[in-house]
Amino acid sequence: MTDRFDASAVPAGPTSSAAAGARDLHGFIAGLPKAELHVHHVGSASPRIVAELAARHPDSKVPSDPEALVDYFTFTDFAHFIDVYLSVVDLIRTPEDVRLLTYEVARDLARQQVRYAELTITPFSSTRRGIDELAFMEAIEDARKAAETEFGTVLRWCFDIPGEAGLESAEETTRLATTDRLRPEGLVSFGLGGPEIGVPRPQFKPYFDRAIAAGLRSVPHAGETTGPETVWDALTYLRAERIGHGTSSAQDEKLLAHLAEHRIALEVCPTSNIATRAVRTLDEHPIKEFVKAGVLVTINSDDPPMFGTDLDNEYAVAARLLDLDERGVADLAKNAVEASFLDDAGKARVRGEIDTYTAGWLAP
Ligand SMILES: Nc1ncnc2c1ncn2[C@@H]1O[C@H](CCC(=O)c2cccc(C(=O)O)c2)[C@@H](O)[C@H]1O
Ligand SMILES: [Zn+2]
Repeated sequence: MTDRFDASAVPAGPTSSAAAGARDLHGFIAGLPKAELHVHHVGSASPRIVAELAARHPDSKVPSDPEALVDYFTFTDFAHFIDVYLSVVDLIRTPEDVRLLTYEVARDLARQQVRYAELTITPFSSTRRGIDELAFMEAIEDARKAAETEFGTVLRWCFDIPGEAGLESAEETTRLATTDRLRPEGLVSFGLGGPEIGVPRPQFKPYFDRAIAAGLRSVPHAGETTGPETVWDALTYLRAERIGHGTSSAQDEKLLAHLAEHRIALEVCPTSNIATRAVRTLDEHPIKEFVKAGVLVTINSDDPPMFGTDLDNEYAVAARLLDLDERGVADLAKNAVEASFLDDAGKARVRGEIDTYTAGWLAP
């Protein structure tokens, strides 16, 4: 199991005001309106959905018992994580699987008061496995519209290139993202995911150029499993407007100053970094250095059920690491709104909800 911060595990007693405070902060976080900017589609499948799909496809190595998934989702390193991730990708075989997954992910987000989420989807992984491209787009759009009507959660898409699958995957992802007939209405950004070692960022420049020319925003993963030079490459070649993880940026003061000056947000996912062993322990996580350097830090969950976490827990972890009270946590939530690709009216709406909620919570 991952190093999960559970405030309710703090010993409580009549004299333990710290424990009571931690519990209150949990309550505050649970009701806080939030934006989630870095969460993967397949990586958000709940244990119930994964188990249900695994039972439907007995040829898969994924356990069909939700309890057994805890062990299955314990990773020895980043490569092992990607291996397991792809075994879950293999379970998504029909447009109806895609629709159900997307709708259920939205339900889980809504439950955590997520008002707006940019969901990272890897369409190449589905189309190469035989799902019809148009049916795929219709499935995610159908779920997006239902989620907005039924849960009030606004979903937007980031299509990412699974870099290790080569330039064929880059070409296909770019085609799916920029062809008018296919491009879904909810698509706002273009990303790059998977392992970084042996997958240099500069080779993806022509694809990002095409996506940016088509109006998409650039949000590659970088500096998750390699050094700060990968973050520089993402900025220089891929014109990144936000960085997925960017953990190793802490090793380069000039880079931190550059990120701060240009308001390039980091999508920080603390528990993910421990679960994939990108960072050794939560206490060694560089989030504090980012804040100290003035970088715009956003809090995200990445692949929550696979890492035994959710967005609320990530906020609780961040509050502990940064020693934040309610106002500090609300500021983090507002960072995500600022760094999001919502329009100005949408940003003002969610920001207003955060302020109203916080004022109500803190009122005597
Ligand atoms: N923490 C993360 N950091 C980085 N990425 C993460 C993270 N979490 C989830 N991902 C996702 O993993 C995918 C990787 C898929 C991949 O590498 C691959 C390689 C070869 C073939 C195929 C295929 O589909 O046939 C896929 C990425 O596109 C990304 O969306
Ligand atoms: Zn990610």
